[in-house]
Amino acid sequence: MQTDKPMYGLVLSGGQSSRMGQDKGLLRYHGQSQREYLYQLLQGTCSRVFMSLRPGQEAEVPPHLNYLLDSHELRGPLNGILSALLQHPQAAWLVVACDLPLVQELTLQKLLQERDPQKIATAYALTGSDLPEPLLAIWEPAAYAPALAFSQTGKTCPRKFLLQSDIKLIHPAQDEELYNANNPEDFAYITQKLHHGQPL
Ligand SMILES: Nc1nc2c(ncn2[C@@H]2O[C@H](COP(=O)(O)OP(=O)(O)OP(=O)(O)O)[C@@H](O)[C@H]2O)c(=O)[nH]1
Repeated sequence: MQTDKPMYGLVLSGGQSSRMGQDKGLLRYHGQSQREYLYQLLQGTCSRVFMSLRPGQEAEVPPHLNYLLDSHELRGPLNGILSALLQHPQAAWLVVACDLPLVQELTLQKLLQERDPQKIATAYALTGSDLPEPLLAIWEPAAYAPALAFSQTGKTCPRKFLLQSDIKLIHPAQDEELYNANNPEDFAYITQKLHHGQPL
């Protein structure tokens, strides 16, 4: 659905990557760092794209790439999303986490095509599940105030926020695109599948 709001893209890459043991945004699944790969993917559908980083990470970003720094007093991906909504309140945000290595451009386009801008968010969920994936979702400007209020009660889980909100859920062409790579075993598994062209 078309609206007058610009669609910006956000690559969430400000996490600690403690389970992976190295920065998940810098892992290379597709011949370049995953955060740059997703940045380019989002450029196909969004008028502007930003990496979402925690303060201190910006020194490593090539100068031609945009980034936004976390500006709220909380840890976790909701900080990156709130910071984007605050810093560019006129835009809707197509958010993708850097640890989703199998996301395809068609899947991003489906999100845009099936978007309902009257809802707070349009999010993917696994087939047969009503659990939204908040980190592969469009977040509308109207999400900012209730998400901030949610965070001010001490809660940080973006899925819990979406579960209590009026959202639209859609399903990916392949559930595997929601595969979340959090640890070295996940990385090895995905890398092997990608390099051998095997179905997951
Ligand atoms: N901007 C920003 N992004 C974050 C933050 N925390 C997590 N993310 C991103 O959100 C996505 C999901 O992160 P998680 O797996 O929940 O957390 P993580 O800190 O990256 O990893 P662990 O330390 O292993 O839990 C990833 O793309 C992270 O880069 C944060 O505080 N700020």
